[in-house]
Amino acid sequence: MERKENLNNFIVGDLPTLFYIPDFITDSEQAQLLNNIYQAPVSKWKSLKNRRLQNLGGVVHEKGLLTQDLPPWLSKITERIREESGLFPSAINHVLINEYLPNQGIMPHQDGPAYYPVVAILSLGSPVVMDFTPHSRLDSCRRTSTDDNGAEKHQPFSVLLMPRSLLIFKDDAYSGKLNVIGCFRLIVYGICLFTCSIIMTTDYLHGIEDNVVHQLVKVVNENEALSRSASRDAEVIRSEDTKVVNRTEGRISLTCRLVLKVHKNLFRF
Ligand SMILES: O=C(O)CCC(=O)C(=O)O
Ligand SMILES: [Fe+2]
Repeated sequence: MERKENLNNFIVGDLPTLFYIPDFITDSEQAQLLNNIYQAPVSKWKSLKNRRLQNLGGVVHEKGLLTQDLPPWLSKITERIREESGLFPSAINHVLINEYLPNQGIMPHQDGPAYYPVVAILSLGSPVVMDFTPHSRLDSCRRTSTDDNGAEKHQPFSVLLMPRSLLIFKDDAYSGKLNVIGCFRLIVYGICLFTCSIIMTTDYLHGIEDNVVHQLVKVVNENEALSRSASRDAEVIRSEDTKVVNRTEGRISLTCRLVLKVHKNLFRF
């Protein structure tokens, strides 16, 4: 991708705030990143019940980020994401590196309010399907709302995340600081939600099933994901009416975000 104006070419599905960029990095860039990630001592990994993670850029605190510089091998890629997406108002300063074994995933969730409302997820290793499910506050909407063709809106959908791809989702409705424009956008957003006519990505929870086999039934970017060179990396099994992807190895994801409130040292909190 060359410039941010092109970002709209990468919209997948029905939401105008969800972008999937195949082949964002090359095979050798992927290998270098994996090399750097696995050079970290075991103590850098934090083990959770269903995955392990490294936290880079500092500690996200309720009052902001107690910042620590990203290592140069990582800021090289985050600067590129910022430059090419044009969606971050300042440098990305926080990266979560998640490692999933083939049977591991992440519960449906929404990212916390500490972050600027744009997230870029770089995928390495095994392909996975990320599921987006409407937040429960949209349920009443979902039952009643139909688009012009009579089809139901606000349905769950999924995105196939191939290795070396970049997924970006953002929410236009909130701004980091609640200035006049921010307030105006919030009011408009409230009205829109009320009428159920505009739905943003943040009205959805995102998650990854903890299964070795992922169904492609609800995937909105099958062509974009599988027509590229990355498709050689996916073991896609087609039976009569279902398609699945087999997670044959581990997956690493880099969740790149910006925390606007930054503290250089603990005593200034
Ligand atoms: O691993 C992923 O692709 C998603 C990670 C995620 O949603 C998060 O770190 O908040
Ligand atoms: Fe998340």
